This record gives sequence, structure tokens and C-alpha cells, in this order.
Amino acid sequence: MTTAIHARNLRKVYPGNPPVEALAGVDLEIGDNEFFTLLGPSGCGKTTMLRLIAGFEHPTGGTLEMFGKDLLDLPPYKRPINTVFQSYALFPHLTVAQNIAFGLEMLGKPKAEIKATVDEMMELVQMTAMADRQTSQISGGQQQRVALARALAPKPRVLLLDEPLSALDFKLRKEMQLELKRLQTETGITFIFVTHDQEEALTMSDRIAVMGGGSIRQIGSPRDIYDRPAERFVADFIGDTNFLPAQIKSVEGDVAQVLLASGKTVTAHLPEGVAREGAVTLAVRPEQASLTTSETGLLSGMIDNIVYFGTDTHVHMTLEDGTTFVLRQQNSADSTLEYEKGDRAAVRFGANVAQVLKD
Ligand SMILES: Nc1ncnc2c1ncn2[C@@H]1O[C@H](COP(=O)(O)OP(=O)(O)OP(=O)(O)O)[C@@H](O)[C@H]1O
Repeated sequence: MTTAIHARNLRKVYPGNPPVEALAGVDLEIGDNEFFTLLGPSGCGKTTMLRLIAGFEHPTGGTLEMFGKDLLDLPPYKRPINTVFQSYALFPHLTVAQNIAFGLEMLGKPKAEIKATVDEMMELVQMTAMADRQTSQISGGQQQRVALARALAPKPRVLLLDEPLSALDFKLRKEMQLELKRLQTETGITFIFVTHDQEEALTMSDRIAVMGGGSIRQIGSPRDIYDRPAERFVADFIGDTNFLPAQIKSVEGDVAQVLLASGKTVTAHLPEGVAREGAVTLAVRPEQASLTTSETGLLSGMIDNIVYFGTDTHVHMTLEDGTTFVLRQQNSADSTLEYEKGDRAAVRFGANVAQVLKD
């Protein structure tokens, strides 16, 4: 993997009383051609990271390189980087084509080259038919496409995207998620995408960095992050998770035998850097568990509520030790839930499904 962006011990402290440490020493390598997402709750430092890469802010400490060259000495306009913001900042009185051409004209490109690039970009974002419309007369989704085309037109090596889909409605956002992924694949440009929406991150990214409190808590593929969260913060932030108290009985490599509150034992995955003995917390996703009878299950309890969601049904339980547990069962023509609210039942999940967490 060729490294596009390399941050080492990157720090940013905003002055104030008290000062705010927005980035607390971040180490990060983003590959060329990657769709890389910075995901985390509000205030965790995502935008600060983007602003440092773009050059709108200077770090308090650490280094930042792009394709092996120091970025920090370069002013923003000399960095082969472009940004798409949440507000598209288009010129409403200019046409689609003029908006896309604007940056290229500022760069002093020859007329013929500008025309060819604008045509190519309109084709790419499927806006050719609307070339002569003013951007005040197109829909939000179309404006988003124009903003993307304008940012891609100077052919930056890295495109920064700061929550670019958050102003769109749910259906359009879904469409644009696929569209963004297609654009990234077709152009081969490194995309660094910032969002606090976990579903957006999971559907589009090659890799995700989950941030919390100014540092990176875990980096991995969407599957790694979802199936193998390394710590409670990540498991809690991404998707729904059941947390179960447990005791480690024995460990072999990355597999642990753990004792549940019911006295039954189950095999769980043990990530690096997690306690290899004593009391731990297990994470189990709602869709990875199923209902069964008390004899065959791992943990018994009472069904508190059953909620129908159309595509699936959520079963809320209180286990014998008082822990709450939610299961999710997919609905289909031949699956009917055999349990009712108030029934006693037990929870079952397979070997290696549960994940031992760092607290
Ligand atoms: N110019 C500034 N001056 C002082 N503090 C700032 C400044 N910009 C950001 N901060 C603080 O730095 C921290 C990180 O902010 P940042 O905008 O990077 O977070 P974020 O993860 O992008 O949040 P959001 O999702 O809400 O945009 C926050 O505590 C924020 O209040």
C-alpha cells in the first residue's frame, strides 16, 4: 500500500481557558486509493484532523506527510487536496457548468482544457443534462453532485469530505452513499470522509478509524470494527450491543473459554491487549443471538417486550442476573416467533461470536 497521508503523534490544542486538546497525539496512515472514514461522536476531533490535512489549521505538535513529503510547510492552496463541505457553498447565480469550471479558472487552466474537464466531470456525476441550469434551480441531491464534481475537477490526489451527506434526506443519502463509493472507485482518488453516522461509515469505507476524545480508538475494515470491536467505546458507538459480565477460565491464542453468570461456558474471541484472566465484559450483537429453551440456552430470563420492525423483530429480555439483553430476528415468510411477552426463555449464541472487550 502506498501511503497517501501519514500522521505521527499529531496534536492540536486550541488556546482558551482552559485550552482544548482536540487531538491528543494521533498516529494514522491512510493508503493511496483508499476510501477512509473518520468516525466518532461530536467533538472527538474529526473535523480538526481534516482541517490539519487541508492546512486550514496548524498542529501544536507531531508530523504530517503526504506521499512521503512534509505537508506542514505547504500553504493550503499548494496542497493537492480539495474539500467538500456539509454546506455545498455553490454560487447560486452560476450554472452547473460554471460552478464546476470556477476552480479551474482560478488555477489559470487553458479554456479548452477547462471545457474538456467540466464535460468529463458532469458525465461522472451524471449532470450533463443540467449543464446550463443555475444551481439555485436544482435539487439538494443535484447540488451535492455539482459540489463533488467541482471538488474533483482539479484532480486532487486527496479529497476531504466533511459530513457531505448530512443535509440530504434519508433516501437521497442512501443513494449518494453508493454514488460516492462509485466516484471514489472510478477516479482512484483517496477519499477521507468524516461522519458521525455509523451506517454511512460501514457501507462506504475501505477502512474506518473510530475516534473518541481526541484519539483513535480502533482502525479496521467495516467488518473488523463491527464484528471485532476492541473496546467498549467502539462496541457501544457502532451498532447495538449487549454487554455481559463474564470470567475468563482459560486462553489459547485469541480464543478464550469464558464463564457466564449462569455458570455455563462459551468460547469467545479475545483481541490483543485485553486482560487474559479475571472479570471481563463480553459483547454480543443482537442479530447474533437466538431464543431457545432454558435447557439448551446459555442464559435464561424473561421476555419483557417484543417489537415488530417490519424487516425484523426485536426481543427485549431481562436475564436472571438482572442484565438486559436484546435479540434481533429477521422476519421472513417462513419464520414466526414462538414466544410471547412474559414467557421464560433463554439466549443462545455460537462459539466465537462473543467478543471480550477492553473496558
Ligand atoms: N477553533 C476552535 N477553538 C477552540 N476549540 C475548538 C475549535 N475548533 C474545535 N474546537 C474544540 O475541539 C474539539 C474537537 O472539535 P472538532 O470540530 O474537531 O470535533 P468533531 O469530531 O469534528 O465534532 P462534530 O462532529 O461536532 O463536528 C471540540 O471540543 C471543539 O469544541
